[in-house]
Order: sequence, then C-alpha cells, then structure tokens
Amino acid sequence: MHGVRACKNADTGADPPALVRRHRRQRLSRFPHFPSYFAVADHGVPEQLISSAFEQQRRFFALPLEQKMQIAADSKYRGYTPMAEETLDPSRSRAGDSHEGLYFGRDIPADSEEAKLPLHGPNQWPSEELVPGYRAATEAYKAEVERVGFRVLRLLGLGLGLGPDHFLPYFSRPMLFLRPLHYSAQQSDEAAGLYAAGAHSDYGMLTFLKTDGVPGLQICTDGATWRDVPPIEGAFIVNLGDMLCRWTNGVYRSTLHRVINSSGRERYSMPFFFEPDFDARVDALPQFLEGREPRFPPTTAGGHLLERYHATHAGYGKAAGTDDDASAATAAA
Ligand SMILES: O=C(O)CCC(=O)C(=O)O
Ligand SMILES: [Fe+2]
Repeated sequence: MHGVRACKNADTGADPPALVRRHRRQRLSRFPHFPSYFAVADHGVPEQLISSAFEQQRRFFALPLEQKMQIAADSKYRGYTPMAEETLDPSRSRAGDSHEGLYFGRDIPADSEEAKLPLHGPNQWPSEELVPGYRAATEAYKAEVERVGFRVLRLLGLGLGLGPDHFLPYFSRPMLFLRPLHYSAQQSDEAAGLYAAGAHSDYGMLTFLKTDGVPGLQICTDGATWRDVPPIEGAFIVNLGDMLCRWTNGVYRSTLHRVINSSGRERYSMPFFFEPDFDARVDALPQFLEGREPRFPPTTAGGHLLERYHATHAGYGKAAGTDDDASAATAAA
C-alpha cells in the first residue's frame, strides 16, 4: 500500500462546496499523518479478468436504453440506473450527474429472511442473449475484489492495533456492491452545476476503484483544493468511507471526491463498495475517545446507506416495495 501523492493541477478557483466546508471544520491536526485514501498494488487480481469485466460493461452500456431498462433498479435497488438518475452533491448540482450505472450486491435469494432487508435481494443480470458472458465476467471480477476487501479489512484492524479479526464480526453478512459506471462525453461545468459525479464521500467502509484510465477523478483532502487523482497502472484506488471515519471518530477521514469531465471523452469505472452488515452498529472505538468527544452520533451501516440513497438517487424509494425503507432505516439506527 502506498500513500497517493501525485495529485496535480490544483483548482483553487471554485468556492468549496458545503461538504468541503463541513470537512474543513472537522479537520484534525492531532493526527496529520493518517491517510484518507491510498492505492493497493500487487493485489493478485489478474489483469485479464479486469479488462474483460470492463469490456463487458462497454457492451452493456452500448445497448439501447429500452434494453437496459429491462433490468432497471428494482425495489431493492439492484440493477440499472439511467443517465442523470444520481445527484451526488444536490447542494451544487443543477442537473443529475452525467453517468449511468448498475448495482450488483451479494446475491440473496428472494425467499430468504435476509431479502426482507432494504437493499438485499437477488441481482438482476442482462440476459445471456443480449450480452453473452456478461454475468460470468462481472461475477468473477466482483469475487476477486471481495477477496482484496477482506484482506485490507484485516490490515486495517492490524494498523489500529486491534488485531486482524477485529472488524470481521461487522462483516458477517456484508453489503458488497459492485457499481459499473459509464460517464457520458458531456463536459462538466461547475458554474452551471454540471458534474460527472458531484462531490461526496463514500458511505461504507472502503471503496476499491478501477477506472479505464480516462482522467476525471478529483479529491479534496485539505478542505479547499481539488486535485486530480491520476490512474495508477494496475492498482486500485481505495477511498476510506463514512463508516471507517466514524469508527475512528473522524481521524481516518472519508475522502471527499468527485468526477469532472474536462476532456469531452466518455469514461468507464468500476467502484466496489465494501460495506459492513446492514445492522452493524458503528460508533467510535474507545481509543479514539480518549480525551475527546464523539464527533458523530451512533449509526448503523444500513441506516446511513439508506439516508444517502434517499438524498442522492431520484429513483430510490419510488419503486414499489421501498416505502417502508425509511422506517427500517430509523429502526436500524
Ligand atoms: O468513477 C469514479 O472514478 C468515481 C466514482 C465514485 O466516486 C462513486 O461512484 O462513488
Ligand atoms: Fe465515490
């Protein structure tokens, strides 16, 4: 694991968004050396598996809209979300973000007890006739990143002096979402509130990101400056998510990031969201409370995730069967 330092082309022109301002207030000078993101190299995921997963995403997203809509995100939010359905920074955006995507989680049989939880259920796959080999390539890739996720989870426990298995009980029925994304060629325009992906931090524990090499990802670690994150050949970019931030009482920061299209090129990426169990209760570890107040109220991974989905996904909660998600979230929190 290496710290990622090679961020260039600082864009200091724009006002920091509300989220940045909030992060600036939360900045901790006591622990200046902790990362908010890093890269994982030598992860053992075969390059060929990664490239064939990307190739399959290109084939899927190239389909006509009505064919993609055959697997439109269902009441569990598994499946396809069309262009501009997501607005990651509603405080700044004037239109939905210029990407379309797919959500695949842990495949959970519809008749199981677990499928009663929001966001838990069977995946929806494009048919074999439409995109031959899609499911096999995507599932093979997802399984490999999952393996990397558990390995890094152990390293996090070790790094915190808690032992490699510390977090495992919170990941017994984890929420593991692969989210292939396709960004349109539309150029972003901050003044007009047009983003490829608006500023946000990720909601779970860790996000393992692969991109097709087209630039666009930017990160803000100092509360003011957006810096490009250049793709690193062969490596995953790993963002720390909100749950890890809460466990460490804000010392490990969940990275504020966004995607800006300045090139007018299309872009493909595959974030993998590695998140605790839906009902995992997340509050600060004792070692981060010595002499300090808790910075966040206790929450659950599922409660937080649902709150974010409601705020950022136009379609979430609208599909039949999701009406009771808000009460499930409240109950879980
Ligand atoms: O596409 C990317 O590079 C980042 C995507 C992202 O931040 C997200 O989906 O949460
Ligand atoms: Fe993200």
